[in-house]
Amino acid sequence: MTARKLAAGNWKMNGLAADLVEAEALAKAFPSPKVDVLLCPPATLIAPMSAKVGGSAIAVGGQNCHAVESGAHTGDVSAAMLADAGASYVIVGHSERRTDHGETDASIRLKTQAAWSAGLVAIVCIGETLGQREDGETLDVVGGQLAGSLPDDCTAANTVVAYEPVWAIGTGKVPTLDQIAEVHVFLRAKLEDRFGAEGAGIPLLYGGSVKPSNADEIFGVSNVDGALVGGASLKAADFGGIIGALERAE
Ligand SMILES: O=C[C@H](O)COP(=O)(O)O
Repeated sequence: MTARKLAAGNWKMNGLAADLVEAEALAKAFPSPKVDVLLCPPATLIAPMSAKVGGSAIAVGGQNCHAVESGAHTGDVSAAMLADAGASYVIVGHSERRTDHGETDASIRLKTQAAWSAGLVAIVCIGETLGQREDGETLDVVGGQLAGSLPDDCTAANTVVAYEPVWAIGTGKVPTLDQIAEVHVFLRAKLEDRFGAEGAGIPLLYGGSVKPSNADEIFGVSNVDGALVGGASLKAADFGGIIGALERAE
């Protein structure tokens, strides 16, 4: 099975209603993209963004969900609520949430299952810190995160894995192509070992300072099936450049 290609934008804690023009512009620029395209705005914009891009090829996703469907969890949002607002994906276990909110592999595994229960595709994030890379622990760290964060029922349809070196996020620093290749080959082998043919089809995204100017070379790396993009997904012109690069890599 070959993994489908996905360009995913994570707006993080950025975006007001006025910024939905960027999503509209993207939908107009890519009426029928050759790859899957996703925008994950803050929770407040999921419903209005879904309304704006409804009927287009742009999917909308959340940036996090709670592990249970409803209840006394003030300030949290469930996967069912995201789906109800128009989301079809949710990012889980982003390093910013692992750091800011103490999320663990175990809690991310539960969130992934919650996402599936609501009919959402889970984008599970993993990645090493700079210290871990410098200590030669990268493969041990991402292998452990992958094993611990993914439930047993992963399929090519319900799961995406995003490799995001923490030190490359928002810094302008990008691993070498060889470093990206080493991790992606390793992750693909782990996915195939555990999930067989389904593991071969789970999209493996790279994330960390992806821009239109470096997207072509990153998408040329074996086993890179797309990108999880932060800053460069906020403007349609920038994200469009990245989508175009992924289309060329098809
Ligand atoms: O979720 C996206 C990543 O954290 C990458 O962010 P960035 O593209 O701003 O480096």
